Amino acid sequence: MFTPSTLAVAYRNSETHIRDLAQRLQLPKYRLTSELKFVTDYDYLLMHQDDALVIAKTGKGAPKPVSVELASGAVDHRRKFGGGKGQDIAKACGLTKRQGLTIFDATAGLGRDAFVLASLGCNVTLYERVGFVRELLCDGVDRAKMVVDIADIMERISLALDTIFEVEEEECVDVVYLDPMFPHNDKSSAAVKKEMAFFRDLVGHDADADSLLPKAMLLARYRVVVKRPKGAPYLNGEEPSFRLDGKSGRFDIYVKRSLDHN
Ligand SMILES: C[S@@+](CC[C@H](N)C(=O)[O-])C[C@H]1O[C@@H](n2cnc3c(N)ncnc32)[C@H](O)[C@@H]1O
Repeated sequence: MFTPSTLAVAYRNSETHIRDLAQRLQLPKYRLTSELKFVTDYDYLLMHQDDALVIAKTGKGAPKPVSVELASGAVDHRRKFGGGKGQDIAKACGLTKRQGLTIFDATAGLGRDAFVLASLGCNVTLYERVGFVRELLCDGVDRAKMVVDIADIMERISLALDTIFEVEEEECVDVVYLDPMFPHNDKSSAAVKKEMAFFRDLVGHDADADSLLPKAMLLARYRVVVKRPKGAPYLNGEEPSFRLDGKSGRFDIYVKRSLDHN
């Protein structure tokens, strides 16, 4: 679970918005200019770098800071060359069967999966419960909205303030997508990218992930899609209607109703 004692907010004197962020998230704060010496009391800092909100690990040999980048890097590369609706995530959500699906991404994280789905024509609402991750997401979404190239995609993305547990059954959507954190074994942890280590350190694993499935089943009109690492047990111990197995992970699909129905 999230351990705020290892995270602080760093800001320069003029960066009042970051200072406000510290207050909002109830995190300790430091002015980088005069109090740099205290920075290493914390494992991670939330700070501004090149106009982006980033999370940075402190100390020697720390990996590159992480931010939400939807208009460049790996996410952009995947949009252009990732295989479109041929990707397993698209097949799992049923994008080959129906256009313009509405989707709740109930475990949004850094928004990469949500962006793939929106770039393939879905209208996606993002839910993220950890405050600092939601702030990174909000910052990344705001910056991506300024990029003309992907303006149409960004119009299909919205960020909620709560979690799906606050959503009423009447507000259902076509598909609910779940990708909770799973405790990796040593073998698979080698594959976890260095820069994503903060997720493991700070967010931990989502021990209550099982409870997402029954709620998602109430909110989905057609299906619930669960992304799982290879070898992980079924969420909530429930066998899916079918699964799509990939190299490093799989999608479990819980069908409620055929996508051919209205
Ligand atoms: C593995 S990450 C998701 C990565 C994401 N699919 C992506 O493409 O970037 C899981 C995220 O789900 C969030 N999460 C877990 N349970 C949640 C819940 N009940 N409500 C909202 N967010 C949740 C965690 O805080 C974490 O950020």
